[in-house]
Amino acid sequence: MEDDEEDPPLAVRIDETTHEFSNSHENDDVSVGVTVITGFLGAGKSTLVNYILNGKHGKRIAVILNEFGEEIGVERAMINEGEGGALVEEWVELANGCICCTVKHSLVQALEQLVQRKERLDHILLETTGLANPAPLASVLWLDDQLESAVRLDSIITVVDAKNLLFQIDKYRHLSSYPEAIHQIAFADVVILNKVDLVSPERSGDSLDELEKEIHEINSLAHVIRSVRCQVDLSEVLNCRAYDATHVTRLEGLLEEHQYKSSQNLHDNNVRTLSICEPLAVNLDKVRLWLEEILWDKKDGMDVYRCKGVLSVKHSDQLHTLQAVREIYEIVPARKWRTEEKQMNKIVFIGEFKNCKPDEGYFFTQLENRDGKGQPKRTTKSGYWKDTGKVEQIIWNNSIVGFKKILVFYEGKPPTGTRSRWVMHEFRVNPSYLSAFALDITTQTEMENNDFCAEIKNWKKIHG
Ligand SMILES: Nc1nc2c(ncn2[C@@H]2O[C@H](COP(=O)(O)OP(=O)(O)OP(=O)(O)O)[C@@H](O)[C@H]2O)c(=O)[nH]1
Repeated sequence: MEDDEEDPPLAVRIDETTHEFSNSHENDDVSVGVTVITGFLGAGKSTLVNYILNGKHGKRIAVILNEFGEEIGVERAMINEGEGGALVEEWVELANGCICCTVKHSLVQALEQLVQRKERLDHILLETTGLANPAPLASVLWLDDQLESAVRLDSIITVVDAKNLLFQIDKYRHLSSYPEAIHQIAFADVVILNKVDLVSPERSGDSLDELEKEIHEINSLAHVIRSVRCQVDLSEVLNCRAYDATHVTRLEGLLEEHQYKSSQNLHDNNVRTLSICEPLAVNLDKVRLWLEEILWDKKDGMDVYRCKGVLSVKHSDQLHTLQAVREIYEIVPARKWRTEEKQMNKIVFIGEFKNCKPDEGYFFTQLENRDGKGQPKRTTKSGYWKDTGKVEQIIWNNSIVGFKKILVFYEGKPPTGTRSRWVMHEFRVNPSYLSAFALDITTQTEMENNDFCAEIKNWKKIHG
């Protein structure tokens, strides 16, 4: 928190009869949802907490401020007492150490105690420090046996500062390790693109679109919400059920949207999203082996942070959902496939894929030959190729396998060259798709999916 004025107010009246949003699962679920709020220093995490506490939601919400660091052993918890009640401060005792590593179990116990002490606690917000990597929290809160009945991880919300995001992202390119700002986006279920009032008004449309694109390059599954002072629709940030394998509709919606948000740029060595979208049913045991090689053994330099998917499983009429955070994964039958539905496997991975870089180049210029923005330079001795700005998607088998651009040749030096009559169609493989194939080529004997493998081979003949 920046100063005391930013602290949540000590007395908040909540009108129990006012429900601006509702969730159909609330009645049949006794566990208390935990929303982890992350974001870089000063992005607006406390502003969001304040906004939620003051919202008309009729919920009793506990806030845990996680000032974790080596020297901190206690957590400050604030509980909004509900109708007519005050906001009560409590201390949640944690052993010394960083929550990411040594005090995980203390956190679990502290949360359980909190839930048991307070009857009818509806939700918990866990605000982390700006330097925290949410991965260990996600793993511990999601599938901890002790927690199963008491609390559940609802979602990870990352607040980013629209003014500084590009600077923070640009810094990490070409590095082999990433700042926490990148991890926070990679693990987010919802990204609040905050402080949009500070982006220059003349260019705000373009710039904000560009920022959203950058966020989706890292994590195309994240739902991005633009905001000023974190004033967002509360139904988009509370009760998201992002880790609930049985909450299929939301997951399917995300995967559907993802098809149209595939990463188009392939930066060196970065955190990004890869997807697989294939129609033929898979053998569940073999998918498990394949996943374990990727998630546990980090096969071929793949380091998966987060994974979501739906599977069409052989000899089963059930749509299966897949969720993974780091090495923990879960595949469950969620519901029956509907007769009118096309059965598909859709899996999205977010993480680092170091060895999945396609061998890609352009006419007259190597991919390494980039300009300041990471785009390939298309200059030649006598002039340069300039793209006309229109990018067409190349769709094959329901997936975006590539992109087509029209380039025009200009004689002379940019930007004052003279337009010639030469035109070139530039075809690029979608790196996300290519890498997905790279993942599957390694497992083609495992997947027992002959047509799919044949397609990979055909595809390789064309592009390999
Ligand atoms: N202009 C502008 N300022 C904002 C916005 N949101 C938050 N702020 C201000 O940004 C500053 C930081 O906000 P906080 O909510 O304290 O950020 P934080 O992420 O909790 O900060 P740390 O706890 O230090 O990491 C405060 O002065 C806020 O008033 C916004 O949308 N626009």
